[in-house]
Amino acid sequence: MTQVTEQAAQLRRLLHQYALEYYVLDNPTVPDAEYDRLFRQLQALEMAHPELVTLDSPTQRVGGAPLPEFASVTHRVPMLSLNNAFEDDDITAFDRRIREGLGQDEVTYDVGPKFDGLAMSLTYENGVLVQAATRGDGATGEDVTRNVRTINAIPLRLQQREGVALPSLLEVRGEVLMFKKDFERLNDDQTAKGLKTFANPRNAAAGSLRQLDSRITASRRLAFFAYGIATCEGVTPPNSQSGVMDWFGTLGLPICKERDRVQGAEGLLAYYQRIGEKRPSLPYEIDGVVYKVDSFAQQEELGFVSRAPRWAIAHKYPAQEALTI
Ligand SMILES: Cc1ccc(Cn2cc(C(N)=O)ccc2=O)c(C)c1
Repeated sequence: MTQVTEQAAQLRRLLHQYALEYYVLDNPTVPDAEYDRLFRQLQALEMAHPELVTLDSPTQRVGGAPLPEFASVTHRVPMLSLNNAFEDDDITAFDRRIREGLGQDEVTYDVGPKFDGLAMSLTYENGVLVQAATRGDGATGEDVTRNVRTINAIPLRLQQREGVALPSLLEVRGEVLMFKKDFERLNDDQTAKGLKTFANPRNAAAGSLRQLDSRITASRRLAFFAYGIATCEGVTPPNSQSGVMDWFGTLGLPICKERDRVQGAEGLLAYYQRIGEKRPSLPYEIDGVVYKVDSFAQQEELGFVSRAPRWAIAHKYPAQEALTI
C-alpha cells in the first residue's frame, strides 16, 4: 500500500463512520464542518490520484451522466407480495392457521410498521453496494443503482467489525421512503418553482427514484429501512427474522426502531393498537403493520400460497383522513 492509498483508505473509513452516525444512528460525534473538511481532503486526494477512487468512496454518491433508460434486473429470489388483513378476526384466524400448521400452541412473531414507500432490493458483494433494483412484477425489476447510491441512509459499504467476516454476497430487502417533513419541504420547493407537487410521500419517493438523472434524485431527501434478507453467501445468517434485523443493525443498515417481537394473536393485536396510536406522530407515513413468523425454520415449514407467504400478513389501518394543509 502506498502512503496516499493508505491515507485515502483511512479517510474513507472515517467518513463512512461519521455518515453512519449522522444518517443512520442520528447521533453525530463530530461537527458537520469536520466531516466536510475530511470529505474535501479525500476529494483532493482522488483528484490528484484518480486511481484511488473506489466504488464505495463517499465522493461517488452522486455521479455519472443521466442514463438513457433503466436496465432490467431479474431477482435471485422473487420479491414477495403480502396478503392484507383489515379486521382483528382476520388476525386471530391468521395466528390460528399458523399454530395448527406448526402444531404449536404459541408462536413468536417479528413485527414492524408497513412503510408507505417503495420496495427495494440491495446487493452487497464483500460488503460493497453493487446493485439496487425495484420490485417490478416481483420477478424482474429496474436497476436504479445510480439513484439509490445518492440515499445517504444506505451505506455504500457495510460496517465491518474486528475479526467478523462479511458475507461474500448479501441481498437486503427494504423500503425506500420519504419522511413527512421532507415531503412537505419538497412540495413547497416545487410550488416555488412552478412545478407540479406530489400527492403523497410515496409518489414523491417513486418519482425521485424514477429519475434518469441521479443529480435530481440526490436533491430529494429519501430514506431507507431494511426489513428482510433474500440471499446470503459466505457466512451463516441468523436463523430468525428478528436475529437478521439485529445483525443488519451491526452492519450499519438502517433498522426502524418501532419494530418488535411479540407472542401470539394478543401480542399482534396489542402491537397494532400501539402503533395505531403513534401513527400520526411518526416521522414517516405507514399504511399498516407487518407480522412475520420469527423462526425461518417455521417459515419454511409453512411455505407459500401462490406468491404470498402463509407465514406473514399485513394488517392495514383505515385510510388516513386527508392531510389537513
Ligand atoms: C458542510 C456539511 C457537511 C456535512 C453535513 C452533514 N453530515 C454531517 C456528518 C457528521 N457531522 O458526522 C456526517 C455526514 C454528513 O453528511 C452538512 C449538513 C454540512
